[in-house]
Amino acid sequence: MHERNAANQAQKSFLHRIVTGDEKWIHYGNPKRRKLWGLPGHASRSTAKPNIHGKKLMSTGQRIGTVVRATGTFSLALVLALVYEWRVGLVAMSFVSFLVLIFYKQGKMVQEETFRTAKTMQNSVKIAVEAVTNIRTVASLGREPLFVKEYKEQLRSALILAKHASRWRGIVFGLARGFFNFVQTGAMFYGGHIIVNDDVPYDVVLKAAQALLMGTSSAAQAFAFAPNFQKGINAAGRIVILLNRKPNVVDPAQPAVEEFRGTGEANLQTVQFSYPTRPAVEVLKGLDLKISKGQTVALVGSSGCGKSTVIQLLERYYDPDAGLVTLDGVPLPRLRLAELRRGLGLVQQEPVLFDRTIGENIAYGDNSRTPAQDEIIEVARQANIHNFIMSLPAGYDTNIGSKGTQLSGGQKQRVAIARALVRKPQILLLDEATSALDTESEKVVQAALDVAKEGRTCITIAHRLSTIRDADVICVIHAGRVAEKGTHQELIDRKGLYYRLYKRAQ
Ligand SMILES: Nc1ncnc2c1ncn2[C@@H]1O[C@H](COP(=O)(O)OP(=O)(O)OP(=O)(O)O)[C@@H](O)[C@H]1O
Repeated sequence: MHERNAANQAQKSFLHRIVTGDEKWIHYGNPKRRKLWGLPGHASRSTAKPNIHGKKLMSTGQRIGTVVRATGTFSLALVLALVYEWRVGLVAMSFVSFLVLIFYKQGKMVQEETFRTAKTMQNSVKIAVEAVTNIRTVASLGREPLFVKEYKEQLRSALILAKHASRWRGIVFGLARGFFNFVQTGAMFYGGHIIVNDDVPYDVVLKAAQALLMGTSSAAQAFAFAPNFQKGINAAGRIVILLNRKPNVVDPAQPAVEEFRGTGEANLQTVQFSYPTRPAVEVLKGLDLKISKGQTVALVGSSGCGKSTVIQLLERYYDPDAGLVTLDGVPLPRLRLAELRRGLGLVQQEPVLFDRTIGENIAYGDNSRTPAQDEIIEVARQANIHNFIMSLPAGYDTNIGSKGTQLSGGQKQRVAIARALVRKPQILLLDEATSALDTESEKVVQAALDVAKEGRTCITIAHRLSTIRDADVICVIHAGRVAEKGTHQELIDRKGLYYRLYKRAQ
């Protein structure tokens, strides 16, 4: 029971650590990047197998008990043997250091084997996860055989490793178990010798030998668990490392504002930033961007210039290396994370919806309260999706399937817009919200966005420049800075970077 509780607790803490505040997980969870592939060693293994770790913890708990009991029995047997006939006891004891050595070697072997096998298994898990999560793309490209082939190759190397390791484990394990018999044979042999030569009563030697017999057989049985015990320790070690990680992005000890409610004003001042996973590449090199309340600001620039990075800094997924990001003049690290993010409504290129009803998906937008049904309907109207929802037999109670597979791209996007609106955000962040849509859906979604933008600040990123023509300010990001800024007409007249981007898109 205690083990079950401990395992349960470990699993909860594990998931908690992953989903809260650590920018590394945020990075890999970025649907735009789809970098599940790139998860570092422990990450995908850990996310894929928290349950296994839990089981290992549980079984480790049971095995610790067995191993402790066996060690106790063996020590007691040694003490009894020493008491009955100290020389017989000493002979048995002389083997103990070998025994320890064998178990140490065995432990190390299991550790290395676990690490190597896990690494290989992790590669195969990565392939499977990528194939399954992107199954539509995989199928449309006809790449199924390639994934199956790669998966098989990874599994084959795992199998070879496992075969090799189990051969060695068998040898060491056999030796370890046989060793208890050597101990006993040695003790009996020497016992016979002292009965004959030193006139030691045979019953004394027999008692000492009997004590050893009982002790060693119980220990031999218990140490059959040793490999699993070692694996359990390794698994627990990895969990402890993860749980002990200190996220960089955390709530301030003393927030500058209690109950922060922004007005929609944001500012990035001489922001320099490199992603922690790529510290050598400076994405923003002193970027200045002032966004006033109610303004629609468009960020444009060539692919990879850092547009989405600006949004990620505003959400405080990361902290800049230098410079300041503020909301209403307050630096983000001085605000509670939940409060600063509550004022931001993010709509991304590929909305992530949950396997719930449409109503629940919209209500998910605000976790600080339970939005009333009227309000859900109201934001669905604004997002131009109400009529569609009402045309479904179960209306707002329709389950949209895993990741919203039962909706078209445009419908999903409009549900995501409704979800963003239910937060009543002061700032709407649109990260290529219409880029993945066909022209027809784009129009409908764009209309929904135009309504959503009313009365609030909006920061929008778009590849299709036609969608941001009407922005109050267009900022061209180039070489890590805002290189040009102005209205569409001003920038066209300037005949600079924007002009060239615009012409290229024509
Ligand atoms: N999590 C990350 N770790 C490391 N590098 C990253 C990460 N996210 C983005 N980058 C890199 O930072 C740079 C800026 O990326 P960003 O996504 O901000 O560009 P973008 O202008 O939005 O690009 P696009 O228009 O193609 O979406 C790129 O070179 C990108 O490869």
